[in-house]
Amino acid sequence: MDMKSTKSSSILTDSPPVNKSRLGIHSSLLPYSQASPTCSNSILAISRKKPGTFDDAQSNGWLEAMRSSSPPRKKILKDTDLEVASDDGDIIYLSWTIKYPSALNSFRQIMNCAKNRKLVVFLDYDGTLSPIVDNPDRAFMSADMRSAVKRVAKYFPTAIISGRSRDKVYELVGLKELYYAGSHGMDIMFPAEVLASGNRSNCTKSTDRQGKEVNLFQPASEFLPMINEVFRSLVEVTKNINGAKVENHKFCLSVHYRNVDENSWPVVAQFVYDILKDYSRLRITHGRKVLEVRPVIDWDKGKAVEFLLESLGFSCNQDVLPIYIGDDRTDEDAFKVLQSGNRGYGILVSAVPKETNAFFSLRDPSEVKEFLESLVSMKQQL
Ligand SMILES: O=P(O)(O)OC[C@H]1O[C@H](O[C@H]2O[C@H](CO)[C@@H](O)[C@H](O)[C@H]2O)[C@H](O)[C@@H](O)[C@@H]1O
Repeated sequence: MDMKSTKSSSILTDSPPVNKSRLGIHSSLLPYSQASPTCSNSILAISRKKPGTFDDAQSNGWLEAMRSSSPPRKKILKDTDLEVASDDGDIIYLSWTIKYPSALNSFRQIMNCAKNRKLVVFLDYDGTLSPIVDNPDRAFMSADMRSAVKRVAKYFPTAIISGRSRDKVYELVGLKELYYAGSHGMDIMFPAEVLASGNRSNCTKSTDRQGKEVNLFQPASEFLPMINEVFRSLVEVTKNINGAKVENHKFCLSVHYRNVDENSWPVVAQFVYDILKDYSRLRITHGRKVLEVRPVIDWDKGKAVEFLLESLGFSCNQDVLPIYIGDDRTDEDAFKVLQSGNRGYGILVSAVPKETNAFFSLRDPSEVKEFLESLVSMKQQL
């Protein structure tokens, strides 16, 4: 595989923002309001017309996206141009929940919709099961959260879909009763016996840590050498930037700038830009104070949700209610899948108002835990 390409490439983006009316959704799935959210799935254009100059990263909107990622409590709201102080922020948050009601307050409604349907639960990891912390290696979930997830998995098929490598997220979650998809869904493992559709010729057989036979779906495996090469380059160029950290998540990479002085963010952006301009088959997406380097393939967390539903035998819309809980821009792909097929509920975890394709909201991981516990209690009462 030709790892580098200096050919002028078209602009590389994720799927375009959507402006999809909620009115098309089956009424049984609608929350109280029927607003029309737009998706701010952020996407970076990677131009390669000229060698890197300091302006490249800036002109492609990287810096703006970096500054707006994971906003602090006090923030400028784009739509209103208002600076929001804490109290005002609470009011604005509450009005936002009219459009995206709390999944806790809407629990009964969700359960009504779940009647006679098989609930399938999808969970993101960082910011959803674990709080966001400065050091990605210390993003642990609480023992209570682990036990809530374990109990959920006892009653409902449950999968974790993370931007981290599958091994890393498994280590952090540590529950063998779940299905795991790492690298933003580009690395899916599930037991051999549950391959329902029988048409997954693109899966390979492997064994898990317990020695059980499993299926592996890794649609970006040809990118491994390229990802490793770029990882080494990124580690090298960022080594003198205080606070910068590069993670190798097997089929994707993360360049963290949370702990980098904001004045040096342009430097981080430019270094990443300069390396990536030689790799037309890689693209950048924005996470929470992180630049994510990913292969240009038609695969994301939304596709991973569809893949798992089908592979586990749950693709029949009427009988199944998938719920996806996530906090990040990459989770929007999963929300879109559930929204566009009238299939289920996306729940955005956010303490600040955001544009989203989710139906419901939860404020933070502690509310996620409460929601998961409610699912279990509801099941136990049946
Ligand atoms: O899909 P996810 O499971 O949500 O993974 C997305 C990224 O999560 C991690 O970074 C984020 O959480 C860190 C720990 O709280 C935080 O320090 C960082 O700023 C966040 O971006 C992970 O380290 C990344 O590799 C994932 O891409």
